[in-house]
Amino acid sequence: MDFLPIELQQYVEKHTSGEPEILKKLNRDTHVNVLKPRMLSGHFQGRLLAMISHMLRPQRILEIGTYTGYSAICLAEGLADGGYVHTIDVNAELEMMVRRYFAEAGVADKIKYYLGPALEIIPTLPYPFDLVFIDADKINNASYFDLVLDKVRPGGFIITDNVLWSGKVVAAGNGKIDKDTQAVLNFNQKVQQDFRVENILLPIRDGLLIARKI
Ligand SMILES: C[S@@+](CC[C@H](N)C(=O)[O-])C[C@H]1O[C@@H](n2cnc3c(N)ncnc32)[C@H](O)[C@@H]1O
Repeated sequence: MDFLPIELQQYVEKHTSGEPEILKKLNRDTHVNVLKPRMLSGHFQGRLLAMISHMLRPQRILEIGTYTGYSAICLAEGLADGGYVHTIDVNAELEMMVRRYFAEAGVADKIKYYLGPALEIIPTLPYPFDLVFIDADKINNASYFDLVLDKVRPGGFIITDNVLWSGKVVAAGNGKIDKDTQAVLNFNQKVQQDFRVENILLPIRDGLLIARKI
């Protein structure tokens, strides 16, 4: 679903820094060779994640949902010296591709990549986190949020992707609500009511919910 008219979207992208060559290659490779390429953050959202990372200069980032590694590479761009992105994915089939692209992008030594269910891996990771990017199975968004909030430093950020769920969050009243849509609705409501964070929902791509820990 496009949230902006196509001409405006094209104008926005024309006035956003270009996609680095290695990410163009990874984007193409994912679209040709990997199932569900729409899951990849892509040029515009990728530049936003890189920009946020540059603004924060984080020491420690947690990403839940590596997929082919696109957003992890973007997030690594703004790391402080000696900083790391810790990224988790349950899909071991993509491991070789992901590691190859981390190496080609020159960020292999800044990214720690874990394979397995995020709910099991997160409790084993070092913290505090300056920034967390939640972008995995939507049904677990609330569990991830609860699990990481205590591990985010005060003033740190949790960004959650796909919170507009292709517009289904507002179309949901028109019929039967599927379980993923219900999970996204519950999650958005939960964050909105959580006094431990300030939050803003950005209507970018499929929706990014940014929460700042107070
Ligand atoms: C939307 S994709 C991530 C896209 C990536 N962040 C990007 O922007 O390029 C979601 C990923 O979450 C992973 N995933 C799903 N359930 C998971 C779980 N329980 N633990 C860890 N990863 C999971 C999937 O295997 C998939 O690769």
